[in-house]
Amino acid sequence: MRLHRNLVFAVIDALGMIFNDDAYADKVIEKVLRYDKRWGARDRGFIAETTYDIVRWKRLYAEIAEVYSPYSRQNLFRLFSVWCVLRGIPLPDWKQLEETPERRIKGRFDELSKIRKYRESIPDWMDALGEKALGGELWTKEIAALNTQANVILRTNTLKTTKQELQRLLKAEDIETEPISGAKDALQLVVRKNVFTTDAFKNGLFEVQDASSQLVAPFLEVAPGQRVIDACAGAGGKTLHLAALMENKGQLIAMDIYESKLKKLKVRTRRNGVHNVEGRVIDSTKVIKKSHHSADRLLLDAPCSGLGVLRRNPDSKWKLQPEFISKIKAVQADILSRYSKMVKPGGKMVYATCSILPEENGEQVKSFLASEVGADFTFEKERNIYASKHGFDGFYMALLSKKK
Ligand SMILES: C[S@@+](CC[C@H](N)C(=O)[O-])C[C@H]1O[C@@H](n2cnc3c(N)ncnc32)[C@H](O)[C@@H]1O
Repeated sequence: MRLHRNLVFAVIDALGMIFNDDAYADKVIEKVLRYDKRWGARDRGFIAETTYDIVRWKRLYAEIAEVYSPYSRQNLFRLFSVWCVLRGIPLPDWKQLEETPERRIKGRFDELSKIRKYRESIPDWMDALGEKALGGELWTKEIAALNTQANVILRTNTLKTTKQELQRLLKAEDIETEPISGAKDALQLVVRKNVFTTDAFKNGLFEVQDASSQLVAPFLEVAPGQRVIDACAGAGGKTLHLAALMENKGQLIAMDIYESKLKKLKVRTRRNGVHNVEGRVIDSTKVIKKSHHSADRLLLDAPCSGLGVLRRNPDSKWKLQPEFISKIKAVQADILSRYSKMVKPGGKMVYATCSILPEENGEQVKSFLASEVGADFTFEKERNIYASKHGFDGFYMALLSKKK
């Protein structure tokens, strides 16, 4: 691989913003990719993937290079040179990369790789929490799996096409895909590519959605004609899936505390040919109270630590704080207790997170069932999905039914 100066400089700029200014990696990458209109798909891919890679391995690389936050531009180049050496990429003779101690880098890597928190490049607190929550054996496998690059997975929009037809159309646009066992409507890209520029995407034939996330909507057992509430809908990844399973029939109410997210959902419903979604901003407790005992089905895709999706958001290893987990657990308990009242007798609800921590998952459901409101519900089933076992994002989902 030959390194191009302007692309590497863009990576260094991006790392500075992410590490020193606490900016979000996806937003920063979007910004630096606008630097030069002439960059092609490979150039853009290099910038995005190299930046994400160095973000993912920040702690390990910083320990190897012995550089610490806040990072000077020279030290960001040192992190970059560690990335090159460990990947066997020949170093160009630029002054920023002069005197890179290649043998020392390899030696430090071997030494630090013996210790999990360095090898997996995670903060001390996260390593201790993961081990306590999952036990050493599972945590060791799980954090290794969460450090791999996620595949690009699509969900066929069955309102507009079939999986086979989508596969054929994508092939005609030079995108090879393959089915995934266990996720009915999913297709996985054989080679990573930007799918958002395809006609198939613009025509609403698919959404990008991880295979684990695609298991949540079917878990709710929805049917056409029902009244379904998706109470933490966000930009609606699962709302769109629910609409497809409902065949566009019945009523689907998408709620969130952020209007901006529901606006994004509106754009997506149009592209997907979804007609049965109504957005409602939760701007007071009245919004929930008005819908008490009204829903055949309720999805609580709760806000969480996101520890199951570190592959997609490696910078949350550095942005997430233990205090946030305590706070979000209180929000999850509140959502379960207040929002569950929207389910009608005989109706069902799914509580889901993209976390792998039992305290956000099964333990939340257990304490809800032991509460006064939870006494109206019966536990039906749950799934704990681990990246190390299933190969996709870490997820949790539980199905509860309300007594008649
Ligand atoms: C895991 S995300 C949802 C992802 C979304 N369901 C999807 O499939 O794309 C959780 C969502 O809950 C929202 N949220 C946070 N606190 C909330 C609350 N108290 N009530 C309702 N929604 C909340 C967040 O804004 C966020 O969009």
